[in-house]
Amino acid sequence: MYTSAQFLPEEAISTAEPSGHGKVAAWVYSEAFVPEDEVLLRARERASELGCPAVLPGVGAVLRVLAAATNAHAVVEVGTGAGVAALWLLRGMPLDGQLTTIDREVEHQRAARTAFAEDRVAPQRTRIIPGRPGDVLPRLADGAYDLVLVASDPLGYPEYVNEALRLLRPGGVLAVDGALLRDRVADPARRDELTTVVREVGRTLRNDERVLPAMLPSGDGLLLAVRR
Ligand SMILES: C[S@@+](CC[C@H](N)C(=O)[O-])C[C@H]1O[C@@H](n2cnc3c(N)ncnc32)[C@H](O)[C@@H]1O
Repeated sequence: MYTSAQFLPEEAISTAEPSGHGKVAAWVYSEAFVPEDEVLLRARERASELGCPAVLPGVGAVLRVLAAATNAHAVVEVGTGAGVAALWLLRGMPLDGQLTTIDREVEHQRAARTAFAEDRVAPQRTRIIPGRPGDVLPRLADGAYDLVLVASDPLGYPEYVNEALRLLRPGGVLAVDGALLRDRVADPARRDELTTVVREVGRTLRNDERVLPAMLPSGDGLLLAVRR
């Protein structure tokens, strides 16, 4: 029997013990607020075996809310991984919606297919595209998508976010996972390339008049932006 808490970062859980900081305890509580079922937990375990980090449960729950709130019939995910985020998205999407998910690792996508089969996801609800997002995204249609999740290699985020803004319909939502990069983005002393690139993505979206942005502290940071 697994629990979501097993997959939360150990340092967060240890500092959240009764005498720990309230904010950390509240974060851990939030992550476990919507528990994951056995299908999600098995997908998460496969992700862990493949060394491919999945969105944390709090982010998964937000993604499901966003998919349902936007009545998302057409969703793009950059970074399939083992299918954890995809399962959350699919559970919020209408049954006649389709998730297009892109990853260069065929082995990860095989694990995602296993997860989708375990969750009895009809084959037509997913379009699983192997390849580099930089090659695949330009082939997708302008303004045709309700929701885009970016959860892949952070150095590619500027390019993927740029493409996502082209793909989204007005009112569509962009979600960028890992936007706080294990707290590095919030630390002005961190100026390494990876941190700078991810911090810059947030700054760019904050200053982009085409979107309304928000940063959620869920998981490793979930940057949201609604396309005007
Ligand atoms: C964080 S995992 C995705 C997790 C998934 N969204 C989830 O939450 O279940 C990142 C994925 O991006 C893929 N990836 C990393 N670099 C990539 C690249 N340059 N092009 C395409 N995919 C890449 C990896 O293969 C991995 O499966």
